[in-house]
Amino acid sequence: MEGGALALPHFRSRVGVGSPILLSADPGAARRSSGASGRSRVSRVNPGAYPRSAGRGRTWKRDSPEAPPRRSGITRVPNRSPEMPTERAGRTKVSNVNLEVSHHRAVAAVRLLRIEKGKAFVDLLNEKGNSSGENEMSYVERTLGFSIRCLDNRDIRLVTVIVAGTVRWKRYLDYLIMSLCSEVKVFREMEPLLLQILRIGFFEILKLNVPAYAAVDENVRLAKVALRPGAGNLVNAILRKLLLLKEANSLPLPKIEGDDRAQARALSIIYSHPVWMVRRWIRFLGKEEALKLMKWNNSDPHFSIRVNTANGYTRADLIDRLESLQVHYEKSTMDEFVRIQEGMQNYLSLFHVQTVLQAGLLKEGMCAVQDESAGKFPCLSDSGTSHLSLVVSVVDPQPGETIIDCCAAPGGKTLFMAARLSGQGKIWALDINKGRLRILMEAAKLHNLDAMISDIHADLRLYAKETTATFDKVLLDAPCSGLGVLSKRADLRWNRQFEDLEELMCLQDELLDSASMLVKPGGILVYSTCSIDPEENKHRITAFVQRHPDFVLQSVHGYVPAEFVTDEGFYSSSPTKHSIDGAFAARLVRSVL
Ligand SMILES: C[S@@+](CC[C@H](N)C(=O)[O-])C[C@H]1O[C@@H](n2cnc3c(N)ncnc32)[C@H](O)[C@@H]1O
Repeated sequence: MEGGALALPHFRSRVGVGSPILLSADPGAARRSSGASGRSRVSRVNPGAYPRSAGRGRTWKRDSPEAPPRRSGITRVPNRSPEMPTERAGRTKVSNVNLEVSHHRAVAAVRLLRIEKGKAFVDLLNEKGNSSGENEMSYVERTLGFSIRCLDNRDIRLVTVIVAGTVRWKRYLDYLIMSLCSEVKVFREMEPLLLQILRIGFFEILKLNVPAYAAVDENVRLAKVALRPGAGNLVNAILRKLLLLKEANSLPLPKIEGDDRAQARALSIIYSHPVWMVRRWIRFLGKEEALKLMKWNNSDPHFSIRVNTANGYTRADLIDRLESLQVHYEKSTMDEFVRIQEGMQNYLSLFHVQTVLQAGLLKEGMCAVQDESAGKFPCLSDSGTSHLSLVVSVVDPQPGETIIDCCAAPGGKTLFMAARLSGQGKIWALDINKGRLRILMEAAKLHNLDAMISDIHADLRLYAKETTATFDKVLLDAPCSGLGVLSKRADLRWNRQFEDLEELMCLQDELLDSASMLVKPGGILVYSTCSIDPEENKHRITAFVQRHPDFVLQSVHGYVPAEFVTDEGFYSSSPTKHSIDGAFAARLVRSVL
């Protein structure tokens, strides 16, 4: 439908588009409430009580005559186990302390501890002063038994860089730590907090090239203050061993030899991925591509920012703001996007998308964080037609159309599609997760697109059975393994099990069947994922077309540049080939009969 007036959805039975099937429980609520309750009263740090420079620059041996005097001003809550910081510890009053530890490392160590227990995300502390950040700080203080000064923006970015990198490289770091312990038992029985401190030290030395004295001294000090002097001595001994091995270029790494399984196991350590992923990728992609993919997953992610043209901003406006914030950026080939590389270029220079968040550019509605694989790709085709594009372009929203986004939250694609409608047409954003839908609608308001979007809180499978509505276009951006976005989601590789794939594929089939019921005769169904796994992608479509002979696959040729079109006519972006997130989309047409 090109440029026509708003076409109302066609109704099939009693329940209409605007009638959400309300769910009794918010599926996000349990996870959100699993954080620390933050009830303890934590006193402020007394920054003057111990000079921050004292003892800097070297690590002393216990009882050495040169060692600085023990810091009598440091008060620790006795007998606190870092594993019991919630309810009981929550009521403990933490003493007034003065401390000499590096605050961002202390916070990073506790965040890592929580991530390991499944109670935190890598990027939890994403904005200074927000409530999740405040909860986190009170958790840190209760866990460590001392206060932490308010982290500044740079500290917050350092926490994220250290946490994301340490999580990503966990298997590799643990292999080295274990190899450098006097016995395997020492590693196996290591206290969780001590292990996190060692991981941070190893990551800083091996991957961030933090000066040796800082990495050793600061982590030793943290172990001594947060645990006990003996823990600091162990950290000192192991980190110094590591420095010697690094200098001699003789880190103990496994040899890639033996049968497929043994080789995959060695690669899984060297590239820090689960063995099942390594084996699967070698099978589907071949060894060379699999290695490239793992290197990509371990690299600092690029974040793309899309300027919000619906609010009247141009890319030049966005670039002006980024320059004033001294954020390094790269112009994307897609004219609404700029790219920011996350991470540390060197020890002193941090690039981070959080600078953009903290400056409020998203809140102002100036831009959105969105990967180009989800976006639109304006360039000229051979025939001179403009606007070939990616996932949203596979949908190809046209003014006046009715579109339902079946798994819409948090709304990246919904907003982008709405912006494409030029004020004519309507998008229904459906999702099972109420909290994420709320975020979507807030973003729609911010982007001045709320008049074009209505939300539906429902399980798609129930909604499709009960509604009468059908739409010109139906987008199913299905829940998936996320195997195409591992560089951005540092912890995802460890949270996904092989068995999850089986479960996800069943859900994807069910959701596809439901979404297909919402397509008007002659309408379009687009199925997309941010996975690179063929079983979640083309295999799902092949099975779907067999179950639904009234749907025919239409090539995405003409909607996206040729380099993204597979032989079968699917859209497929690959991190290693195209340097953007891995994503997939198929376009299906429903017959008119
Ligand atoms: C890949 S995310 C969607 C991302 C979104 N399209 C975007 O661009 O921001 C998948 C979404 O599917 C939703 N979901 C999962 N199962 C669902 C179901 N049975 N019905 C509706 N939504 C569901 C999840 O809550 C999640 O928000």
